[in-house]
Amino acid sequence: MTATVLVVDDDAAIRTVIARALDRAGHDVVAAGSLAEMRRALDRGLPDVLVTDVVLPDGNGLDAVASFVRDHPRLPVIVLSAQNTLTTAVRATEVGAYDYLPKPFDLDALMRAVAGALAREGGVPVAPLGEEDAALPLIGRSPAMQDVYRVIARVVSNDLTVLVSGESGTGKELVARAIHDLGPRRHAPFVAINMAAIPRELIESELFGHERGAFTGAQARAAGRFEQAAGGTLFLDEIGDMPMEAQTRLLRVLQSGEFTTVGGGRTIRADVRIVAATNRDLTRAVADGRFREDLFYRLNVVPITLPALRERRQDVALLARHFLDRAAEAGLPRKQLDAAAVALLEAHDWPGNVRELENITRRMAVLSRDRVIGAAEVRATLGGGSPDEVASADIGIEAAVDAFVDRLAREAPDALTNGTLYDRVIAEVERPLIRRMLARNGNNQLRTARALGINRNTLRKRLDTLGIDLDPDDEARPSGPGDR
Ligand SMILES: Nc1ncnc2c1ncn2[C@@H]1O[C@H](COP(=O)(O)OP(=O)(O)OP(=O)(O)O)[C@@H](O)[C@H]1O
Repeated sequence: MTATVLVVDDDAAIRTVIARALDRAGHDVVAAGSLAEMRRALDRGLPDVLVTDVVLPDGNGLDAVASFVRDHPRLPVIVLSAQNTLTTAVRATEVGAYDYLPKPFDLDALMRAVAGALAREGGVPVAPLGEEDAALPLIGRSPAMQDVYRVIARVVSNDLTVLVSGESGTGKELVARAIHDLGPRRHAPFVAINMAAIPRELIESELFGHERGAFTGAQARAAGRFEQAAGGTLFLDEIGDMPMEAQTRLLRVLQSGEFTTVGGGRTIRADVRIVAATNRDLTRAVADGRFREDLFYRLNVVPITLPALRERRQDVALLARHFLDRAAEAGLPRKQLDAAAVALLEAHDWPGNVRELENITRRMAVLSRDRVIGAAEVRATLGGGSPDEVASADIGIEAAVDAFVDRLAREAPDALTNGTLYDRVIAEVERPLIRRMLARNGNNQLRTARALGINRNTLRKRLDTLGIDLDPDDEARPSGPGDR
């Protein structure tokens, strides 16, 4: 079908490239280089599709799109933008754009978007404009992150259940928070619960709450996370670690939309948006019978897979600078990275992903004596181990434990009185430590145990108790003479 497409971009080369491709596809093209030209073109006649850039010489294309979509809700708009941030993706969706393509864009993708826009039926519902430009929670402009932003933008204004997967430290919780903060539930609580950090026998009462006397030690009724998150978002972290019985119960709640408190029979409507996260391959857990298939499908309505940092090395410099800025805002001396330092950071494999980069950067902000951090400092910090560095790591752990206890006090005040605190804090520290050392030692248990200074059986027991799964393929891999 021949259509008229209005293309708005101040870059003449881009206009020409798009016009040629549209022409080849048999469409008529009207081109405009500014908002004023766009308005004049619209006055002459409405196109079938509008393709527009965001930053134009005489104003913001998105604002123009917002009023255009209000007046012509059935006309599809495709937004192109070089400001490849989550905010732009979300705002493009909010103003009612049919699609959003980050620049540099793939011409085929644009042609597919135009074809899709022409083929669709009915108009796009126009969502209200956000009252303020949200802060940028997620840093990264790589294509892999752009894909993530596009999915986030599509889910912020509805209640679909989202399953975020990705290695530890890739930003799964940050994605969950962004979905909450950018959507209509943002004025209600965001409540997180980490399945791996809670003793198995307490998970159901933590989730659904309990009545007085429901079990030994339950001296008063307590609201569970579902109740605390009412009207808001419930983030179920490390969902793969959820025990089977709790999985069955959660599934029932998701199906019926209500839950019952432990030991009480009080039934409460579950008014929460669920975002779950996992750093394991849940399909494998399903195949192994460790995770309910029906629950998996209930949670995996919208999957978001976060790339490992090593799969988006082009974001490393951006992230490192962001963390240095944050350190400076927190009162540490302002530091910069020289080119060799950036190159080394980009070449590193980042088994701990963005969290590791954040810690390394903060450590360098504290330790480096010069204003400009060079390759030698990066090498020393990545290698780790000098007494200075160990001392600074101690400060980090102290702050982390403080933050963890503060969070518990806010989110699960019971935990400070019900005798579980010691186990929770130790698990919180032990789990990342063991995971980190396993990753460093190629999942070899003997080497990991040696590195940790514990015996192998103790390590096995801890893996079991903490619910840390070893990839069986990795375990089977021979890892050097004398290691096994
Ligand atoms: N894209 C990003 N931009 C800025 N900061 C990020 C990004 N991704 C992660 N971070 C930071 O890295 C740290 C780890 O992120 P987060 O806790 O969300 O990871 P996670 O995937 O949930 O980890 P885990 O699986 O271990 O719980 C946080 O301090 C977070 O702010």
